[in-house]
Amino acid sequence: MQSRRQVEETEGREKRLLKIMVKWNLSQSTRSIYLGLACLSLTLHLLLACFCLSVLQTACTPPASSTSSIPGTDPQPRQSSSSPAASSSDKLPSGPRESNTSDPDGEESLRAEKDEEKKLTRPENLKQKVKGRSKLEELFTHPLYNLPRPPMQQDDWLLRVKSEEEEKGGEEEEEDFLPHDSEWQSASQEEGYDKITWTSDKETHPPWLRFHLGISRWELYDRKDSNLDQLTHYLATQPILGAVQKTGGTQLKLLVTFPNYGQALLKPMRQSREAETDTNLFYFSDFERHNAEIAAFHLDRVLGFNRIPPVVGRLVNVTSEVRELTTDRRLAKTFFTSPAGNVCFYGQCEYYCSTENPVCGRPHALEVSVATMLPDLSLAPRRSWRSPWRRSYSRTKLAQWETNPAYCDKVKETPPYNHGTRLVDLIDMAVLDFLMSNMDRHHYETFESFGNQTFLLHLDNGRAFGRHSQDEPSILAPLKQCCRIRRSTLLRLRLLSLPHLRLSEVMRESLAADPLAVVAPLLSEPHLSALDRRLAKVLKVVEVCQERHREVVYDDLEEAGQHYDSQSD
Ligand SMILES: Nc1ncnc2c1ncn2[C@@H]1O[C@H](COP(=O)(O)OP(=O)(O)OP(=O)(O)O)[C@@H](O)[C@H]1O
Ligand SMILES: [Mn+2]
Repeated sequence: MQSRRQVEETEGREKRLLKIMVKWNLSQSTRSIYLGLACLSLTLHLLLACFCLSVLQTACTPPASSTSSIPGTDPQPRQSSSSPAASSSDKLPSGPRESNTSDPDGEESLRAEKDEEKKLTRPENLKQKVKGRSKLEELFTHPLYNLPRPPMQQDDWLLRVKSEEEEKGGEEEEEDFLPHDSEWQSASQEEGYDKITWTSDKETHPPWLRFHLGISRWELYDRKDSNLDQLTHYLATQPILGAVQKTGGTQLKLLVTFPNYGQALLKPMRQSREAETDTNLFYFSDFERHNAEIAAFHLDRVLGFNRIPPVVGRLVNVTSEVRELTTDRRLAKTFFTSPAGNVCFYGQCEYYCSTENPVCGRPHALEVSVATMLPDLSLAPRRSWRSPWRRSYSRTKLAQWETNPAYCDKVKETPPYNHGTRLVDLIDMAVLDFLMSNMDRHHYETFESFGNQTFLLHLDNGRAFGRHSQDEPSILAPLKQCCRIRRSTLLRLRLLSLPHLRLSEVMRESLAADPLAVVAPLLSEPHLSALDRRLAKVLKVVEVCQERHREVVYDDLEEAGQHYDSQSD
């Protein structure tokens, strides 16, 4: 304001000066001197006016930060407040340019920003960040996640490559042998597919094949195997060459094929991550969630089970990666463009395969979960087991276990639950399901060649993580009714309940590695905190069991030659 008045005053003075000069009608010589002086004064005043105006303008420029606070005008993608990037910029001085009237070049504010940056990158702060990032690593380096396995025998591997001698020896064909090298050379090359050049050398195998060859009697994969990272990267990035509907089950899912003949199971996103399952829906009518499949894989790994085939998130183009290349006519004819201009399809299946429940791209991009396929059933047959704690899948009937508190006594006497680890395996699965609130575990599968001495596959987790505001105690029925738990499981659960590790935190960190985490966190915060709440409930159930019964803990660690303090009993 002050500067504007100055400019006005200057202009006025100039006009007055000119008027006076004309009135006086001075002689020629003195007139030219006065004229010269007037010009000089005019120039000086104009210069002064320009300077004042420029200062005034700078002082009125709004600080850059305030433009980004206008919704919809922020040129940068918004970061969640918990992300390190957002929190570090939050800490930068918020209005450095406000002091610009006394710091016209902004030097002071620049210096302040640099100081702040230095503060943020001080070794102790960096350490904190690294420490925050490494909770998962810290967990996985714990001895409970590195238990020794008994030495592997030949029949502890699901598959193996036949050696040349074995082939020459003319032994009888066994189902669990993969054909010898020569049979892996493809005679003709299908369009788009790679030429196969695999040999018995592991290095030549694609990640999906290495995964198949790594399946053992005790676990689906070795967490420490570097192939795991390669496999998830492979699933997330390989071009899709084929896409058909996968049969089996009740909801829409696709089987896709990659150039080197790897295959994966795709489940589409059908609802937002925030949507909670309608409380009036029965569990068997609930939508499947792609993020539940992804999060279940991470949870199973964090619990140290390694019984879920690796799953990764991905954005697919429903037009170029499904519609245009599918050979499945039943699928192709369900494609349409929605009134909003998005490309949608619904496929053919028992549940939600109708125009009213389409799966839609935006307009082409669709979030999906991509799960590694297990070896073909002709190579590695699986057995499907009905869970003793299966729900009735009827709106009116209750299952036996729901009405008979002594139900487990009967189960414990029935093969295969009367022998070996099958019962504690089932209880491990109940713990996993309770943590992620999965009520849909009607069956489970095992690899036939391992007989009853093997782990349980935790397939189909699409109905998990439906509700975070409620827990479902009935999922824990096997633990509550049998009062039995593996010692290694119990100790790992206790480890994950420690304040400096915390299940929710390691899960947040683990899920942040998924490619879809850049779109939105795979599990919302309420779902993450539900994990901690439910974990405390599991531990409470064990505590109550231990007050009432002896032999609650099944000591698998002693078998493995591990000796822990008796704090677990
Ligand atoms: N990663 C996998 N590799 C090979 N086969 C799989 C894999 N995941 C699932 N399957 C097989 O496909 C079948 C159907 O998959 P899934 O159970 O996920 O479908 P669904 O529609 O959710 O089934 P439901 O309606 O019974 O819950 C499973 O029973 C299983 O045998
Ligand atoms: Mn399912």
